[in-house]
Amino acid sequence: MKKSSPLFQASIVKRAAVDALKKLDPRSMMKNPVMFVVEVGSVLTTLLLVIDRAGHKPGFGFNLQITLWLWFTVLFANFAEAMAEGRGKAQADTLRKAKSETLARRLKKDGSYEEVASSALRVDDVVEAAAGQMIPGDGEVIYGVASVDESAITGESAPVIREAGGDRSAVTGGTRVLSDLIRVRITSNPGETFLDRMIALVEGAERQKTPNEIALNILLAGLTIIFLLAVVTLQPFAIYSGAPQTVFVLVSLLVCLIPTTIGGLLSAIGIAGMDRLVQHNVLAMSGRAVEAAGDVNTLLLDKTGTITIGNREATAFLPAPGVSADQLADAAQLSSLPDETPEGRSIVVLAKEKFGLRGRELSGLDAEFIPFSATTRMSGVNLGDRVVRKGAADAIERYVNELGGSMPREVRDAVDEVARSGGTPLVVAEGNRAMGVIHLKDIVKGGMKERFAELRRMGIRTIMITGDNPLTAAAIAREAGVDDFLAEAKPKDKMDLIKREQNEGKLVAMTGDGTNDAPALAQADVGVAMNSGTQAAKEAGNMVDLDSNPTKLIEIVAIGKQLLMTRGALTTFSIANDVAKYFAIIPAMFAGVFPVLQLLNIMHLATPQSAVLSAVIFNALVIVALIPLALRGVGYRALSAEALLQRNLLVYGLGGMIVPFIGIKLIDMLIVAVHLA
Ligand SMILES: Nc1ncnc2c1ncn2[C@@H]1O[C@H](COP(=O)(O)OP(=O)(O)OP(=O)(O)O)[C@@H](O)[C@H]1O
Ligand SMILES: [K+]
Ligand SMILES: [Mg+2]
Repeated sequence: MKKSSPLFQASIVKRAAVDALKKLDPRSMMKNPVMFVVEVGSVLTTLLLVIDRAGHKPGFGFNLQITLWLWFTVLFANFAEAMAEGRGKAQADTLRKAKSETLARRLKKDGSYEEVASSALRVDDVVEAAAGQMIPGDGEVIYGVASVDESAITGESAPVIREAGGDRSAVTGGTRVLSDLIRVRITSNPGETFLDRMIALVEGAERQKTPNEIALNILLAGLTIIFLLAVVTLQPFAIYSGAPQTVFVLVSLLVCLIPTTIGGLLSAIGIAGMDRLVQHNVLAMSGRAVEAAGDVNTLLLDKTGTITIGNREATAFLPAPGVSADQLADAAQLSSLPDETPEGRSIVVLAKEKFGLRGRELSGLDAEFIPFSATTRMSGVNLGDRVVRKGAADAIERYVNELGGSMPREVRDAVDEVARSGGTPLVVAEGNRAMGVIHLKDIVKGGMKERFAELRRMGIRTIMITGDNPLTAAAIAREAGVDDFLAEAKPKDKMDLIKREQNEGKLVAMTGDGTNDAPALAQADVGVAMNSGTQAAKEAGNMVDLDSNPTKLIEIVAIGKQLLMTRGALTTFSIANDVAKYFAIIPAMFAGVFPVLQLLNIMHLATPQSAVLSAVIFNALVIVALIPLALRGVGYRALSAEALLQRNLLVYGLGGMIVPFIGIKLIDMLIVAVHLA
């Protein structure tokens, strides 16, 4: 996806202009009550114009101009929405190209492979993809490691690693294997793939109004009804006072008073917010999530892979008293042979490099593999009379105790030493005997401290949650600069923490990639799954980060805040700038009969007609003038919500009052200069 492109690209503008006309269809206009009223007004004045023309009534020139500008008002609003949609449509076109049909090598029951079309693949099929080949569908790597080019989806040309077993197992159809060979279990049927969903999302086909938008729409519709009643009841009064008004003037007054500025831009603001996320390679499944991001109080992050690089590698074996380094390495390696996690593989590698232990083939033997789970926090094998486990220190200690053994003090000391250095200690046990400790080393990613400081300035508290022990957690938390941490957390603990925060009325965001993160991602108000993560995580969250960058949440929060601020600012501006139009139109309507109203005519507009026309023109042009602001969003700074609100009220409230006086006066002068009215 392109990172940034000019706001008004010629091709997008052209398409938007056509779409603006298509959107005149009353069925689609009806979704926007304010602009629908303007359209009805335009139709009404158009009909009257035709009738008046036939009857050779006077004032045709003025009425024609009013009618045209009313139509422009509707078209400008439609254009704003179409512009906001335009970028997404262009992106959808690009994505469709990545969706081309490819051949897949599908595993048959007898263990051989057959070539089938990618569209024939179904959930749970297993396919093989080698270097140079396209991955034919979405899935999870079940065997192998490969570097993959995902640029078709992310626009990022740097290859990424996808591997079986760990939290980087998800692959997307339409991306290309660059090296090695992987086997992939397909996880989505044709038509329901990530690419399909992404196309629907960027096109806006799935966009639904958020509860906030619906509430604002109701408010705007309410205001519209009030002004409609006010204008309708004005006429009897006007007739009574001897100054009956034409329908053209009455419709002009109505359109100027109802909140057309925000009514015309509201939907564009929402779409543009989603689009800004896409520009940052984040797909939001709902607009509601984007809004929630703007108000987040608490951010939960996973330690491994999120705050740290996540490539935990075994760097040392620390044997228990009476155990030789060789014996420990042998047990550690045996327990890790079938363990496809990065941790497991690195243990096998270390045993081989340091102790020359060659990997043994377990497949022919009667070996039972106990895979790692985030709940047990251990893994291992049962091979004949050898029962080997490795895992988190507290988990192994409990396990050994249950079998009647105990954890030597020296092993506990080694665990603490590894943990205090920020490493992850894994304890190895054979039978009920603790054999020693494996030191897994992980590195805190660069720039983390600064990112967390920025979140703090935004008023967001960061909490690191990890399955690791408290000492490791504390060391990493200190190094990374998070506000708080929760250690030895099982998947349910993550979810409980989120619920606790939510019960205090806080909005919680969480980023994660593992299957063990899925429940918490689903519970969070904003759940950002890493694209590289497991399928379960991606389905549970309400956003996916294509770059798999956990600190992306800073941008997501900024975009959410910007969306809320833009909507608030333009609503304020819209209502404030309608006020000024009273001062243009009311004196123009009644100054003849109530000279005292001349006092209101502080703009000294040339004639009653030019006053009405200037107000209508200004009302239409202000929509166009604000399209860039609606699409780009108001300037964002990491300030507290209160400071931002005050600043916005001042700028957009006061600005909204003053700008129309100047604008209408200028238009009036121009109209007089070119003798339009
Ligand atoms: N392959 C493995 N075999 C045995 N034990 C493991 C394995 N991988 C991790 N562990 C142990 O289980 C603990 C919990 O792992 P889990 O993946 O739940 O959390 P984590 O990766 O440490 O932290 P985070 O939640 O931040 O990713 C780890 O800290 C480690 O002690
Ligand atoms: K208006
Ligand atoms: Mg993990």
